[in-house]
Amino acid sequence: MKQTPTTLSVPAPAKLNLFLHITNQRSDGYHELQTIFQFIDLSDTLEFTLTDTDEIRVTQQNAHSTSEIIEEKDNLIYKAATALLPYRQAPQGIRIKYEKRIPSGAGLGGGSSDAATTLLVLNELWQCQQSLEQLRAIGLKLGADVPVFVNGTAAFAEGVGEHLTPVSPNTPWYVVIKPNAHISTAEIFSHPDLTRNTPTLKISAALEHGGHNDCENVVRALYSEVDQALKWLAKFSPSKLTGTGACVFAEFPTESEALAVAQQYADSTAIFVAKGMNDNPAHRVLQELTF
Ligand SMILES: C[C@](O)(CO)[C@H](O)COP(=O)(O)OP(=O)(O)OC[C@H]1O[C@@H](n2ccc(N)nc2=O)[C@H](O)[C@@H]1O
Ligand SMILES: Nc1ncnc2c1ncn2[C@@H]1O[C@H](COP(=O)(O)OP(=O)(O)OP(=O)(O)O)[C@@H](O)[C@H]1O
Repeated sequence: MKQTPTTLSVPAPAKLNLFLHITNQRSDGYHELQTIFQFIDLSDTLEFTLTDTDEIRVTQQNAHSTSEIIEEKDNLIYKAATALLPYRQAPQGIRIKYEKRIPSGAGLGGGSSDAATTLLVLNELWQCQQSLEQLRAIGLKLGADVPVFVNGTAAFAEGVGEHLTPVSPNTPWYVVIKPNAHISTAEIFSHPDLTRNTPTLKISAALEHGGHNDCENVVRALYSEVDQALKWLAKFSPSKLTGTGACVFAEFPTESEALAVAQQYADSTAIFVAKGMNDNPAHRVLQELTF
């Protein structure tokens, strides 16, 4: 059995929405969805160190490499740590250094995954003794995509993303393009032209036939970069939007086929290849440790 090291380094993977249907708009304005979430092996890394002060400190290690600087108190990592304070049994503070690789505003759920990893790790380090169900509920208040990362398995999701049924879709290789656009989820969900009443699918039909992304028409019309990326990728394999964009993706059976396509894209910094995963690797890292 391994001992818990003083500093713990834990991944926070990105997700794709393999399809996304909007089935209803609730009276509070939020949209009810059906989607399949799958993780991919593009991850941020969060490094946790317990401290003798009472503070929560969050700093980015590679601030130079991302365009967006997030204020410490606006960071979902900080918000997740703060949300666990009422349950903390250990009299220690925490320093969290994070390295971002997942682009923001991209539909890849990077902020949500960072928040989920923070909840999972601090639940152990601070001996909060919250069940996965309690952590999912705490996470949902931080963002609709947090519960699936907390749960840790690919899932068919309903509601605003909180009703989760674990599924095991194929795990192909994906080519993912990040068009030069930063898309706000609120902007897309408030658009008058958004499709809001797609009939609900049964889970078996969702797994067998998948579906499309109901945000795609609006995003394509607003962002020509996304439209162009979808068209380029569709020359090789059916292309889709993830979340509310901006990223688009297509699947390939092998890594070499995916890499061969990615190499043909004019901007090598805006395209990457990633493997689909049905388990959140943060859980695996935590299971290997003794607390
Ligand atoms: C599109 C998805 O990425 C699918 O996985 C998520 O549903 C988005 O969830 P999220 O990033 O956590 O979204 P938030 O940042 O909480 O929402 C931003 C805004 O989008 C709108 N919103 C969001 C999610 C949802 N199911 N219906 C909505 O109408 C709300 O106005 C909300 O204030
Ligand atoms: N740790 C974080 N990482 C990324 N973004 C964060 C973080 N903390 C706060 N944010 C804020 O959240 C916003 C959305 O980030 P995120 O990466 O989750 O969006 P997204 O990729 O569009 O995900 P989604 O699919 O959930 O909409 C960012 O623009 C940023 O201002």
